[in-house]
Amino acid sequence: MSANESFNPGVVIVAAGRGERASAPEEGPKQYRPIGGRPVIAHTLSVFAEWGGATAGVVAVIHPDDEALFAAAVPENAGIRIVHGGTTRQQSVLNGLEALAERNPSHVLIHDAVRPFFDVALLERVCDGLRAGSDAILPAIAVADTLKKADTDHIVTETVARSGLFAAQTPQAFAFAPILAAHRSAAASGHADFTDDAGIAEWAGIPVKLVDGLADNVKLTYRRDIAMADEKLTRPALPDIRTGNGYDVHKLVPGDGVTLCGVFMPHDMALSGHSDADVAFHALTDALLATCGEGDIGDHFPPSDPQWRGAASSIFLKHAAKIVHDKGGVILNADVSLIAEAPKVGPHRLAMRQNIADCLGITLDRASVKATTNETIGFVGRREGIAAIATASVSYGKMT
Ligand SMILES: Nc1ccn([C@@H]2O[C@H](COP(=O)(O)OP(=O)(O)OP(=O)(O)O)[C@@H](O)[C@H]2O)c(=O)n1
Ligand SMILES: C[C@](O)(CO)[C@H](O)COP(=O)(O)O
Repeated sequence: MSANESFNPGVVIVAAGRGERASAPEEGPKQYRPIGGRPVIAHTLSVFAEWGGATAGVVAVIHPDDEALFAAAVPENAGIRIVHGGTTRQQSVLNGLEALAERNPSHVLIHDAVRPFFDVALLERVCDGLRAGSDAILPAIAVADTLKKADTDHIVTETVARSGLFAAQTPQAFAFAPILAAHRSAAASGHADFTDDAGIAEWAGIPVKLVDGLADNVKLTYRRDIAMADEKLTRPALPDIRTGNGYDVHKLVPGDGVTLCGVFMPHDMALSGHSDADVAFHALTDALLATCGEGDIGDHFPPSDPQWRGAASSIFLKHAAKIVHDKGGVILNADVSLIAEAPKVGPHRLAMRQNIADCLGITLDRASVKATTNETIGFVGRREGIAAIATASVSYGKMT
């Protein structure tokens, strides 16, 4: 495409098939069967409507028997041109291209009505390929299964190397004049068995460039595909609630007090280590980071960095909360267990909970602090250190 040529794409949606492989003829052609409460084709057209990039218009190619079905499926028909299809997909596409030609498009996107699970990003991706100068763009997915060839008795004759093999999807996108010419030549020369338009482009010598397809962009071919599509759209989305935990220990050394959950408590010892050595806030920082796979406190605030020496650990906790919020998380609650022989936590517990609530932006009833001794056993019991265990729960909306 030259710099001064304007990009004026049209869309052809082929919907004239009979869906023989989807069986259940009494349920009607698959493109009009409901998934998630709406006909398949209504989903497909709504993605193009959301995109709004078909400046040369949209042509829907339908079967002559389906006019009432189409009108019922797309009652708000926003300027979609309807033409009748042929007995093969190839013929239906050609009919659509001939109809679109009147709108003088620079390019065309050709899409199966029965692929409702694509998105605007895919449409933009194929258009970017056209704008970059390709005359034919094919969205495709690298084949992931091991491929076998078998004879008519279903005896495997060969394992086919899958490297370099891709499954073709739609929308396939083309410079308009070359694909129309290729389609016309294929029809005129009796080549009527192309199953996609990229195949016709290849046959006509037009280089076809691949772009990434979408794993979800499946063609609804069989009855089970339609059932699965319906299930996917109707099942309630699960809430995405995640729990993280954290654990920290710091050593007790001679001193005049310890800071736990941001509260300084006079004591005959002090905690040593990273920052102000507030084990509780360190453990809780790790718990929050764990809910979104963001590593641990040391990844964000390396102990070797001198700027953190003696720093208030509320800095780390607030930073973890910001990471969670930036990722769309809503902190549901935070819970800290302190394991220490002394000092007594009880008198400071409310202030500690309030500090947690303030750092995380949650209400006091969602911030909990508990304490226990270690019954004089182990390193905590020998007053060599203080440990903390923390748990945080965060809602990240709905599972996708
Ligand atoms: N004569 C045809 C055949 C197919 N298509 C359209 O091409 C797309 C992909 O085809 P396919 O899944 O094969 O649909 P059907 O031909 O309807 O299915 P089957 O082959 O099982 O009969 C569908 O949106 C279908 O409606 C078309 O417009 N005209
Ligand atoms: C165009 C297509 O959807 C690309 O995968 C496919 O080739 C249509 O083939 P069908 O078997 O005729 O449905």
